[in-house]
Amino acid sequence: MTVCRGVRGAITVQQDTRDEVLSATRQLLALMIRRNGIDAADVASAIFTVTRDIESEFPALAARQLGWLEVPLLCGYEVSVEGSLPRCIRVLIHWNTDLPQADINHVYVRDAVRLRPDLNVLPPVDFEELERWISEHLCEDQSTAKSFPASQDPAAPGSDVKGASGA
Ligand SMILES: O=C(O)C(=O)C[C@]1(C(=O)O)C=C[C@@H](O)C=C1
Repeated sequence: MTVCRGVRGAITVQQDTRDEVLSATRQLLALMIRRNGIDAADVASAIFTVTRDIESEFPALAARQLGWLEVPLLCGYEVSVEGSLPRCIRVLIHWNTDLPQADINHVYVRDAVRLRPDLNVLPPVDFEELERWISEHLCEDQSTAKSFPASQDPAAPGSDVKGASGA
């Protein structure tokens, strides 16, 4: 019977840069997709959180870059508990599947492995091969280029928005 299951993932970045946030989120999603055999058509929605020290980009953009153009996506802030792991991107994917909850593979990588050591059963990853898979699955659609319209892009020529966060 097909039901909606949650698939969790988390990854950290060394610095809050747009490239790092997008690249780390693409890696995290690619690992989750491949470990579980997730097809975008079966994804009901995905929720991302970032710790408050991440503000350079919406991780949802990385999902669109991988072709999740019709999946409803949402980003928000993680609860700022004192002493918790910094620069962390978390995701919860709602996936329609026949698999029982016990067979879902959650993915915690880099420093995020310490968040749920009980769920950390990821086999060794060949990151060069993973990056090749990601490049083969990159979507060239316009909606993946920017996380906000050009008219609100502070970097766009002629923009009257100064220092906007893009939110
Ligand atoms: O799984 C994680 O990412 C955690 O940090 C663990 C945990 C939890 O206590 O279960 C804590 C905070 C997150 O919002 C989600 C789950």
